[in-house]
Amino acid sequence: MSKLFIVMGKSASGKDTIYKRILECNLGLKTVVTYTTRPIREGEQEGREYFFRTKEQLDLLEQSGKVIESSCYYTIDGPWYYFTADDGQINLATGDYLMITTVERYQKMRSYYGEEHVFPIYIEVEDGLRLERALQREREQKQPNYEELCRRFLADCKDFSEENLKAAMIEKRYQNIQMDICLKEIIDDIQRERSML
Ligand SMILES: Nc1ncnc2c1ncn2[C@@H]1O[C@H](COP(=O)(O)OP(=O)(O)OP(=O)(O)O)[C@@H](O)[C@H]1O
Repeated sequence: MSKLFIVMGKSASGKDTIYKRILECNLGLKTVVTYTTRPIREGEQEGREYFFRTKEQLDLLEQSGKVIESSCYYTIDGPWYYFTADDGQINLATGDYLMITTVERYQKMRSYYGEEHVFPIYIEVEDGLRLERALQREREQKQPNYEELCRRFLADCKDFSEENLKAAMIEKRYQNIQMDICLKEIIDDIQRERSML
């Protein structure tokens, strides 16, 4: 049975790093590029991290019924939309996929594709350590945006509340203290899930 493996976690929990490391394991998982209206960041590339679109382009896609799910974040720099489009990238008849998304969007994907096809990979890091990692990463940016870092850190408490995780039926947490240990646990679970009929 084909599956969508969905990586989730608070800001700076290590989602992106873990996602890349899973792909490096060459398990044959396909990737899905989602969309955003936020401005492109240093080092990002159109169609690699995201497809970067304007709000007007999102509206047009929505009008033509091409948006599977979307979410809006009210950032310091204005509203940023993140969405998945029905653009032919996901075909559960042809394989398994790896994606990164939020709990809210995970729930929408689960409703859209069916819970038996969607497997959560929820990454957790103790808040103090996570803030340290977030700050370190922000310092390395050309134009650090500490205000946005703080906004996201606080917003995470709400978005990833125990109540929301429970509602999304996310039970297992992968602790990202040491990357290699965390990664092994995830890979083992992906392989076990894929071996199930
Ligand atoms: N196990 C780890 N040990 C040390 N540093 C780590 C570990 N995992 C991730 N990091 C570092 O923490 C920072 C945040 O990781 P990453 O960018 O992957 O997080 P993210 O969850 O994708 O963040 P965001 O959602 O904010 O983009 C990065 O600088 C990364 O190198």
